[in-house]
Amino acid sequence: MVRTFSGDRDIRVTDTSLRDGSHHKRHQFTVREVRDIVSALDGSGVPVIEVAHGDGLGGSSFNYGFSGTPEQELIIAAVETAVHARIAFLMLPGVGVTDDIRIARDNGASLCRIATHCTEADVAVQHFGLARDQGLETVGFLMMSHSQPPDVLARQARVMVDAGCQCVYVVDSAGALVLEQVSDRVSAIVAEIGDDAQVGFHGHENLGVGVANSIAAARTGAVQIDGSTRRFGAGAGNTPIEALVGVCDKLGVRTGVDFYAIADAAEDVVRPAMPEECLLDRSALVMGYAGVYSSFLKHAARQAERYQVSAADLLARAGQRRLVGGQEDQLIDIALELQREAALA
Ligand SMILES: CC[C@H](O)CC(=O)C(=O)O
Ligand SMILES: [Mn+2]
Repeated sequence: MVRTFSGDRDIRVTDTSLRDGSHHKRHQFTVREVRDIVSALDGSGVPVIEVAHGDGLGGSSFNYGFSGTPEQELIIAAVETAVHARIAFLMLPGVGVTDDIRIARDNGASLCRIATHCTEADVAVQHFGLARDQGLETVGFLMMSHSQPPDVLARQARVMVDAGCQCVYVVDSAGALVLEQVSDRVSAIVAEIGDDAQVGFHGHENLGVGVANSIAAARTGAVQIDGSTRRFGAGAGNTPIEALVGVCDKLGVRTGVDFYAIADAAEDVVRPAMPEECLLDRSALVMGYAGVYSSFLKHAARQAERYQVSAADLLARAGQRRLVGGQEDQLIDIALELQREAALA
């Protein structure tokens, strides 16, 4: 059963190429690229487009990587370009601060997506309140949702909703969830929050099931679904919007996005802005299998090269340590550990 979103759509698709794709592009989007991509997505009927540093507002830093262009300039360009689509931004409390939300709103963004680790929803309470006071629509991201069972996620969802969150997302940051593991989590949250808020799903392609997982989510009540055109996102990338739209068309799930237009946008506009295709290679697979944050991929590749160790081994160990976002520096520790082990072998 698919719950109806509005008159002409069953699900609302959010394209996150210009935010999650920022990880893949090492945060080097230009104003020109943002304008071109927003124009193409908007023209295809994508209703929401997320723009920010990959790690959200305030992410430009030594730890996460400096932005080539300040993200608020990118948000302004996106808002100026979009005719129909609404511009969203992501923020992680502690990486960004409440003033970043106010500035993004003043720059014309209308959707505030606040992300926390999936056991830490309470750190976002003041941010949801502020965003609602500012007239922003709110979304809550429960990141690394594979790491907790459905009942824990449902309780965390309740914390977000009580704080003013209007849609709680199951966020498969590691691309580690498979089919029923998605629907069980979505169902538990739907059961907990009922009509108090919507439920969404954000997938990654590390095990190649982003589209199937998104359909599983929609069938159990998720009405907001994320993806990235051409999979332009962290790790093996996000659920490809163009494929999702094609599959939804065949299933009779209305997205409001034109299949041929988004297929053209993927090939002609988004691909040229990508440094390379997002690959389902060994490192990406290990992230999905071992449950590692997709945004760790580029950091792991850099440390693997620096310390001459295998990126896949490094990521597998990051999974064993159950690292969460913000612990990127521990990849150096693991690389040194692998280097010591190699020297002793
Ligand atoms: C660092 C924020 C992160 O990339 C948010 C996200 O898209 C995810 O957890 O998948
Ligand atoms: Mn993501």
